[in-house]
Amino acid sequence: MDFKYGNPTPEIVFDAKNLSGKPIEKIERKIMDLNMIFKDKGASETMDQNQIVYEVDCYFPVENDTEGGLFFGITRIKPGKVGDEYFMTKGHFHSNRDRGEFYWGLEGEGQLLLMDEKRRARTEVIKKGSVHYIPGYIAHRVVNTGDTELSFGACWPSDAGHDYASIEEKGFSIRIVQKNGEQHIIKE
Ligand SMILES: O=P(O)(O)OC[C@H]1O[C@](O)(CO)[C@@H](O)[C@@H]1O
Ligand SMILES: [Fe+2]
Repeated sequence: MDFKYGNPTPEIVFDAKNLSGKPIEKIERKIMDLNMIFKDKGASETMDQNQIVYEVDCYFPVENDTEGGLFFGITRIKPGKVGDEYFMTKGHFHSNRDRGEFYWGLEGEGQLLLMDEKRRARTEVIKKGSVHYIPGYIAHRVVNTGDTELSFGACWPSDAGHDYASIEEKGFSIRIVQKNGEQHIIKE
């Protein structure tokens, strides 16, 4: 297997929030990129479209789609809401459906939403020290239910791919909203 950044592994370090080092790629997701995922479209359209909802620091040591390789990332979701719905990641199935993934909580608190292809869903609390195995065939999304930044690590196969389209079309079957200051799970 070709190692994109040569040998030995370049120096990469992570802390509770960041992944740093020369080969790290940074992704930003703003309100304008996420309008389709929130329930209250009217609320998201009136917000600052340049507001950052979450950022991902990624380490891709091999080319995308490499069989047997792994990718590594740290995601930081800002605290905030669109209407009464908490800020969250886009969420996706893997394009290669049988590929799994690990997430682990680093800072802050939220919910990991997991949904199978029959739209059966459940949640796991994600917080500092939590470890989450996401099996293949399971869509995954993280919701920041706290009032501080939520950060989590991820490790996934380099040939997993992201199927965002299925989620953009049909969404998850559950959403996490705030009602009277408390988090509630609502069914679609
Ligand atoms: O890809 P999404 O749904 O925007 O969520 C971000 C997180 O998921 C990943 O895509 C990994 O599956 C990472 O980029 C990051 O950990
Ligand atoms: Fe994933």
